[in-house]
Amino acid sequence: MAAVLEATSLMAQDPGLLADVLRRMATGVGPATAVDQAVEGFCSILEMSGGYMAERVTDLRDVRDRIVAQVLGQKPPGLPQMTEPSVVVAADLAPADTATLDLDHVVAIVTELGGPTSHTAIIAAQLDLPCVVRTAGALELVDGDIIAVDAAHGTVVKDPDDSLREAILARASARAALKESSGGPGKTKDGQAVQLLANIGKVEDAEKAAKQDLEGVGLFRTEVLFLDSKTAPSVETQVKAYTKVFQAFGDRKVVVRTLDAGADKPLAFAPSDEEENPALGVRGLRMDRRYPQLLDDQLTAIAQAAKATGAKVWVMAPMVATVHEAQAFEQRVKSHDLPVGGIMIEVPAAALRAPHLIEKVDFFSIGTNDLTQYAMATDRMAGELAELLDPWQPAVLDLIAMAGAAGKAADKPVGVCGEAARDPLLALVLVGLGITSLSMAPNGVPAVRYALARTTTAQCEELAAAARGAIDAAAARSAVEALVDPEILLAL
Ligand SMILES: C=C(OP(=O)(O)O)C(=O)O
Ligand SMILES: [Mg+2]
Repeated sequence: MAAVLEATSLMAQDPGLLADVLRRMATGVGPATAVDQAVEGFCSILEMSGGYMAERVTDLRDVRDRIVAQVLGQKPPGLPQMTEPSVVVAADLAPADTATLDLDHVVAIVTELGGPTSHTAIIAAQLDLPCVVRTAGALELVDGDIIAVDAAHGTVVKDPDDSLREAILARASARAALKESSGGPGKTKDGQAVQLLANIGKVEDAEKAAKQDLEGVGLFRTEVLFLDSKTAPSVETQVKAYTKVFQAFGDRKVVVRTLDAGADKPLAFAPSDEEENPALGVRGLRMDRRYPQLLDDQLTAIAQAAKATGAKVWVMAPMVATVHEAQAFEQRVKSHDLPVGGIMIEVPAAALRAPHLIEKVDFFSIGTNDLTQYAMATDRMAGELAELLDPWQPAVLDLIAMAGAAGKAADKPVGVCGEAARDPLLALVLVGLGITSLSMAPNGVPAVRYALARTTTAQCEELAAAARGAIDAAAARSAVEALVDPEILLAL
């Protein structure tokens, strides 16, 4: 850590950079703009050099942000030290900031930007931290303000009165009671099994999730382990991390997703070019075109850890769009002696061609976060378009139905591992669309289990038909609310 910070501070003192800034200021450009322009000039040169040099661009931009903050008399970026229970309020948080939060003091997160499927929200759910994104006026809050953060309803209230405080505490204890009242494997009222699984990122998440009443891991986001790594993790480093995760889950299934780098999850060791539309660029499995060694090393490490622990390991690739990609990935998985290979369905093309793709792989796992962003042509970070970026959108449900039907016809499992799985009402719809497992932040499991236990498979199918028959996301949800067992609504 010290070495990284030292290298960063040397960048800030670079004489070439200083000379460039001074030259620009001499032409009348203001100091903050001069720093920004000079740093961007250096970044382009580094990016053209590629490899290690290109990886320094992120650090250099961090230096820029710090200098610009100083010049403008603003607070430097990054999270301040905390000494008492605090709510972190920010414009938005970088994944690395969220992943390194001081959990002894942070009790909730509020951001002005971002969306419900942005990584801030996902990692917060993973850490079991209440999080409300897209809060207008959040940045007007100041240190010392008392706020009530209600993540279930997405509200933030300054100076909550006694009745609101009591209502929040009462709901928290009602949910805790619900948690205690349900347990065991997920199943519908008529006994159809629906596996309830955890989404995990870091080893600590895995160890925490493994202690809970759930059936394994449906999504191990391996890139979260390496968000801070400047260089590609060695096979040895990876084996150590995977071994800990597999050991924690014993004989329960663990679905490992290969690195999903790029777009909203940049990794310094797998840089992409400056792309106009990174979400549509080289990300996920597409990185394999550029850095094939990364996937081979990762599969080697997963196979070694699986062998050492005897764990039930399934492997899947993110961002698959074509039959050819699915087939090539499956062959790579099998060539490493890993017995079960699958793909994520998060690109609409893959859902549309699901019957062809399922022939090549052992299972599907639907990533509703990306599937929604691509189906609705709405950036998952764009909170302003929240009503479009909603997995209840009937168009998204139609795509899920295609993947579910293809799995059913081929008698292969189809899970959902996007945030949609954590919404108890939507979970029922998903089961009605043929989904066989639901993977989510572990704290979501009890409510989903409770909803499933009160609904038959036939009812789930009826709910799915009603949702698909609606004209938009809000109507789909209302249609389901009108049909579902009212007890479920009380527990939400
Ligand atoms: C589960 C998904 O993957 P991620 O959120 O990590 O992109 C998804 O896209 O739904
Ligand atoms: Mg995704």
